[in-house]
Amino acid sequence: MPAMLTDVFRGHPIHLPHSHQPDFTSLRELPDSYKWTPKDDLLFAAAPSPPATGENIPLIDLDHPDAANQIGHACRTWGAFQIANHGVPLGLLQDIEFLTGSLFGLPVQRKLKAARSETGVSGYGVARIASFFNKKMWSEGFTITGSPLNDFRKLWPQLHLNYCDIVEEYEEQMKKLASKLMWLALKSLGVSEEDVEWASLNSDLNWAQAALQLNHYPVCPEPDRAMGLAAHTDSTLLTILYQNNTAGLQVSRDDLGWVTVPPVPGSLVVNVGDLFHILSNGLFKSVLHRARVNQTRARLSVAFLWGPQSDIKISPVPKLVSPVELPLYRSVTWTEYLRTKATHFNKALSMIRNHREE
Ligand SMILES: C=C1C[C@]23C[C@H]1CC[C@H]2[C@@]12CCC[C@@](C)(C(=O)O1)[C@H]2[C@@H]3C(=O)O
Ligand SMILES: O=C(O)CCC(=O)C(=O)O
Ligand SMILES: [Fe+2]
Repeated sequence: MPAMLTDVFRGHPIHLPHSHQPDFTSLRELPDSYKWTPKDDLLFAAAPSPPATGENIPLIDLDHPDAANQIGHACRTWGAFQIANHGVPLGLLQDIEFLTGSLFGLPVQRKLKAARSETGVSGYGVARIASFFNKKMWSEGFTITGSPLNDFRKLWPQLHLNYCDIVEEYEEQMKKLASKLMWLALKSLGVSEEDVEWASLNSDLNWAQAALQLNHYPVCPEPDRAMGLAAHTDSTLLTILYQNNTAGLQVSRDDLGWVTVPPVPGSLVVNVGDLFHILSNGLFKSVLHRARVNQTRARLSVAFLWGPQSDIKISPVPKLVSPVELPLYRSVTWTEYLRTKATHFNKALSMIRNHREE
């Protein structure tokens, strides 16, 4: 039995004060522990947003004959794009948004019955990366790995089976979409299925696994001083993100700073994660992103964090490595990478980088 996502943090417990989560709705003023300054996050003020140029991540129509090249280009320049005509039924997007809203709308005491344990991955709580910052983030999350049945039973004693069906259907659709997107991107680099055998399209996707992260960013009394989710890259191959009709997601580009990704109803945002950056030998950028909050509308998002089975070694595709140079990265499994990230956060990538001998 390969190690599963559920077990990755067993040796990396974090002590996050879930039970001190405020009842956001009752706060009229932003407590000091939520006031971020550039000292708390070097990236906090890194940018004019929105940028003067109006440039943004592309919206790509998956039915367009040139979609593969457009995706490849977006992965190289931004590490992110939005997609339309993705084939995921609109009703299912509405269902998962409703489920997410209903979960975070439960009384705090009920949500805490499904609190994430210190060594676990699944359950209710603040984002794992919170342990790297002095200030608190203005958000709450719920992570699902494997079956949500046990947690959902505690949250919704009556309706849990319906909600489990929605999650299962959503993950099924996301799995298919994610591998389709990965192959469109790889094919734009001239990489074919023989080059990455473990990810072959015929192998019924059993080589993949995923986590689903539900996020809630409540209305905030002082949004300019608060941070919804601090800047990070995802430790995935790809992340597919659904956001409700409220802006907040920002992606960073070295030359433009923070750019707000506008919600486009019915579309999905795709992020390149660190593992895809490694696989592409650095050609695809894993996008630095964060979530801001606002004073008038609660924001919901659903991230499908997708990667390989835990025992698969990920290394740069040989075809993309110059014959006279080392691959940019050593090989790692997803589990190894998540553990490196749990200890070293944004330095994880540089820790597995091969340095050229000079
Ligand atoms: C499979 C994953 C990917 C995780 C860890 C684990 C389960 C939860 C994911 C997130 C979701 C929220 C942002 C993030 C940065 C976090 O704190 O938890 C993600 C992290 C990562 O991409 O590194
Ligand atoms: O809420 C968002 O838009 C971003 C969420 C995110 O980055 C994550 O869950 O990894
Ligand atoms: Fe993310």
